[in-house]
Amino acid sequence: MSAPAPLLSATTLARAFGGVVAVDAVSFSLAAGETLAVIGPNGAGKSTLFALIAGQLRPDRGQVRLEGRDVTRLPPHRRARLGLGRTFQAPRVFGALGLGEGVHLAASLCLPAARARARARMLIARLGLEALTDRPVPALAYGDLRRLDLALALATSPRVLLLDEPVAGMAPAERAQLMTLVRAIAAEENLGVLFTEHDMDVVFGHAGRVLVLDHGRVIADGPPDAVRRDPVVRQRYLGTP
Ligand SMILES: Nc1ncnc2c1ncn2[C@@H]1O[C@H](COP(=O)(O)OP(=O)(O)OP(=O)(O)O)[C@@H](O)[C@H]1O
Repeated sequence: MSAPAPLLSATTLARAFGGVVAVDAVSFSLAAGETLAVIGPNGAGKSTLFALIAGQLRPDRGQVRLEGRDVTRLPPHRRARLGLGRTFQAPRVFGALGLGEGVHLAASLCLPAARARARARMLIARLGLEALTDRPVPALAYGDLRRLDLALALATSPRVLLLDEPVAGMAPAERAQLMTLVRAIAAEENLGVLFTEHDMDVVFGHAGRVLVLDHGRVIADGPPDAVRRDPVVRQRYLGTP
């Protein structure tokens, strides 16, 4: 029997903007239960890679597969239905809606009514947002908005979770707490998690694997300790201590 397809795979993905090659022949795969951080200097291509995977951008070349299925030409909502969860930028999407209604609405996009309600209730409790269920989204404090972002990304019961700087702007203790929760939920639900982050404490403290981009190319992909010691990564990105 052949091995199961990875949850998510990118094969020689490339995308240029005019003369700038933002993502250049990037290949990687993500298995169930893995937490992979994508890091690199400003302009390395992280946001472009995420947009290619989520479907906001089409690649010039290469393929994106979800559980073996080619989704390269599918729009974002079709990828979401096939199991790709991502952050929504909650405040802009939900207007004056209450937090609870927002999570329920997101769950209803992909799940039948009874499951959507149960899923929303479970996530609100799991993320410590119960006291804020009726609070309008624009009235939420920053840290609660980041928790809501995560609840929304998880609402559709995804297989792959795509998190673009999930803890940006939070205090260090809050960052560690939220990332610990992400890992716990991912382990419980056997998800694959792909995240970008500029805070190296978060990256090396919480990723099971780290992929480093530089000028659109993968310069390292491996366990955090090996990546941290990699001389090319040190020279181009992390610097020497
Ligand atoms: N829509 C666009 N039009 C033109 N150039 C773009 C566009 N999006 C990205 N680029 C260019 O592509 C390269 C990669 O940008 P990208 O935003 O993907 O990098 P990044 O690693 O996410 O950077 P940061 O860490 O600063 O967010 C950069 O040179 C950027 O200027």
